[in-house]
Amino acid sequence: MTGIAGELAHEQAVVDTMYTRLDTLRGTTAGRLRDVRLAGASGTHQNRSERDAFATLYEDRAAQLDAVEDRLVFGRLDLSDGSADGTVTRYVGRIGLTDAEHRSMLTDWRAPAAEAFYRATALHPGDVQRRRHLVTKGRSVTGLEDEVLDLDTEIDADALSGEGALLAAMAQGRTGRMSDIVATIQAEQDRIIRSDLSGALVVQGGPGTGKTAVALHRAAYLLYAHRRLLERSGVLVVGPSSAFLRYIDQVLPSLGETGVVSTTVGDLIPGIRATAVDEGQVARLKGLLLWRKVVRRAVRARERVPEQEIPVRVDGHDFVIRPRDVSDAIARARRTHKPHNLARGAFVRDMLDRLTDQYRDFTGAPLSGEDRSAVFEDLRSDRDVRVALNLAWLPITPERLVADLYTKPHRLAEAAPELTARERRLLFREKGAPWTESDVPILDEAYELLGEDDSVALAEARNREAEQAREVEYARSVLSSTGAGGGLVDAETLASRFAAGGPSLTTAERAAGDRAWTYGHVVVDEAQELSPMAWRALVRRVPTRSMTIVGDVAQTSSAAGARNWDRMLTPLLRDGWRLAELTVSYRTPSTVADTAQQVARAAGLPVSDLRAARDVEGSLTVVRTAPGQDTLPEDGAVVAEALGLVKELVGPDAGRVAVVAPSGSVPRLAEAIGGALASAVGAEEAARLSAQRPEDAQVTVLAPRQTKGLEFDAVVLVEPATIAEGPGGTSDLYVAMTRPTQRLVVLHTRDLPEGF
Ligand SMILES: Nc1ncnc2c1ncn2[C@@H]1O[C@H](COP(=O)(O)OP(=O)(O)OP(=O)(O)O)[C@@H](O)[C@H]1O
Repeated sequence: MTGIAGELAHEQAVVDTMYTRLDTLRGTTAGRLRDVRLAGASGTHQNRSERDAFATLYEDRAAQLDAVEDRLVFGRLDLSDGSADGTVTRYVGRIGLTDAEHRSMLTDWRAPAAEAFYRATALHPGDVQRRRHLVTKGRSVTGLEDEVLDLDTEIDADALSGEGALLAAMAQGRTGRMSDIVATIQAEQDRIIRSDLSGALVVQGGPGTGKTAVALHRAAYLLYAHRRLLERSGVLVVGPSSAFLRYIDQVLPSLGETGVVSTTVGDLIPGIRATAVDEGQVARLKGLLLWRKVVRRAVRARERVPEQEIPVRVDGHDFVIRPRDVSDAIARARRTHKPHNLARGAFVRDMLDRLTDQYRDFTGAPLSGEDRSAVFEDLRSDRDVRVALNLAWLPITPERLVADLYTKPHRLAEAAPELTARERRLLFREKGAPWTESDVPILDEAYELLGEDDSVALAEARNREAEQAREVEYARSVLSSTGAGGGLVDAETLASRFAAGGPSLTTAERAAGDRAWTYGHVVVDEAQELSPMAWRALVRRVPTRSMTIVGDVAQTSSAAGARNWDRMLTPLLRDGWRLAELTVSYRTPSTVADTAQQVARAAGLPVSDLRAARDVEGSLTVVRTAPGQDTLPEDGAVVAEALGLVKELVGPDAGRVAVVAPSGSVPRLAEAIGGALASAVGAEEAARLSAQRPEDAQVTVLAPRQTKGLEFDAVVLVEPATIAEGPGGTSDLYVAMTRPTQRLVVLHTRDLPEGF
């Protein structure tokens, strides 16, 4: 066999050995897991927790080995090894593999040795003579794409690497789940992915430039490059909605990483569910950093000096709670710098001491230690004393503190004099109203300042710490005696899985359940939407300020969000952040991307430079139709357009079509399309499509805001002028226009916004 067939056969043989090795490793891991499980729940407590820990370890490993099945090997580098004509070959894949003799077979894409696969260019080839992309389907090699880098060829500095593989990836039908881009990462993306762990890295880029993809690959890279550090502290990914988190939730597992916590700002506090949304002014007001002061004042308002003396009678003796004493005791308790609920203990003790002194003064004789304690206890258990001290220093939950600000106008007026009466009225709401996403950072602030008044939990935590120190020692000895670990887990992590009594929780599980957890790295997507208060809540969770922040200030739709990174981040991070930009769109055909940019620029949005990697013939259609309800295009025309695209692009495994319309018309259009589906694609296919979960649906109708971060093969955009007048303005229109990978069909009855 010669030529391409010979090359394919050769690569197939190589790929076969990699899969054989993968299968062997899977078999070994499954065997170990079986053995551990067979050992059962008997034995000493220590035996049981040790088995638990190893079971989790092998489960993680098994999940990792399962996740890398698809496109295990995707690249090959031929490198000059320095000798006269010598070349070494290195294969690049999803994970690193070594053979039974520990010789490297496959290089993990994140290893320094794989960097050249993404970075080498004709201009800067380094040692690379040839870069080869292997196209695989299942376990078969179906194609090869070579780039020869050491020839004196004409150099195009803008060239895309592995263009064929890249274009094929871009042309694929969408499934509703984001896939990884590990085989076709481009040089500008790779530089961001491998950028230093320290400090905050802000990635600004237009729609479709791969910001989300890059942020997730960077998380996987950092977990690989700094495993010891990040495995214990964990990585948090923050996204704009749970639909978005679901859209991206397969990417990290497919890169072999399962232990990352993902959340929205609304879900940051375990136990609090934010089910409502604030719009416009209210969202903007609740996002202001002013709430730092407001919450602090609201807490201070619960530390109150009475205006007059309060007489109390305990056991037949008269005591007086004096304003002077309360004021002194408050000042001393504040000096402990503990949160309000925790400093309360100091306040109460101080006051009870003062009252006990009053008893001593009545009797005119010194008290023995025993007598003093008895009086102290009598005072402590007296109801009137407790009520009086509570009035002076009220223990209060964060939820109650914040709810009082919204439901009791005098509380807000007292805590937020900076707000106008009108602004305060906007914030008013009825008792029992649900929490909104913009309440969560305010609640988080309240949690910080109030603390949790749980002395029992504190004592337990102290015990656990002592126990844990003993277990770390033990885990170290286990690791060295079994040779387990292999970079997957370290002694502290293993020890924490031994945690006495509890189930064997992973770092991610423990972190997700702990409001005060501090992470080693935080990734923030669609970061332009976050308010200053939301930033404050996030920064609190990463004391090292090691963050990856990705977003596009031209796509901001929240009234509390950012139009300028500097203005948003400098107050929080000072000069601890750096900016990187992405400039090539891998989603939207250039005709569509260019039009979207013109529209955004005409409206004065801060649009980044954007060059689309490819164009698609016939990608933009603009049709003026007869007006129907609310001067929007007739429903019938929208349905017909959408169903035409469904027939053409939606298949059993892939292909997605979205109608994006002004929010008021969404339910109506969804019903109309649902009703007409069977006539277009047959009853069986219509039933299959209708049964899909809304987040994954291949045919869907959405308001512009709901499409943020998502993508579809085709989008039918209904009445751009009305969308641009909606709450998110032209930003929402810009987002909606840049969702399709193949086709944008614009239906309108009114004049189009400027720039079309
Ligand atoms: N190097 C690449 N190879 C293949 N596909 C890529 C590459 N980079 C990005 N993509 C694809 O381009 C699409 C857009 O990527 P992504 O969603 O990360 O962009 P984004 O910048 O976050 O967009 P938006 O701002 O609109 O949310 C995705 O389908 C992604 O898989």
